Amino acid sequence: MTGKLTEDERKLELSPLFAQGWAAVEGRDAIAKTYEFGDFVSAFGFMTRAALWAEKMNHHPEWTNVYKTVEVTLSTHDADGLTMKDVDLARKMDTLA
Ligand SMILES: C[C@H](O)[C@H](O)[C@H]1CNC2=NC(N)=NC(=O)C2=N1
Repeated sequence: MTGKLTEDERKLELSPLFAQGWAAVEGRDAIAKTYEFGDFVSAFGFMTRAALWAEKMNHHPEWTNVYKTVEVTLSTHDADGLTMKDVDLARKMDTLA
């Protein structure tokens, strides 16, 4: 299993994600982003594509959907914090959105 991100990795890997709308979650080693789509079908289409990638990557988001909004939180439960798996999934989700 991949380990938690080091301080160097956090600077290198998380900064670009923070510039893309991801943010650190308060009180927890996790990152979160809110995606807004044009309508429900677009939002759910994104979730469908992301779900198939998540399964392929064996790394799964915590997320909620309300109409055209999708709120995503990423953290590695097995490591109790952020790992490269979260970085990889965040990047992938941004390409799919
Ligand atoms: C058994 C299975 O490989 C693990 O439970 C995987 C599945 N998906 C996962 N997803 C996330 N976000 N964190 C994990 O630790 C995790 N572990």
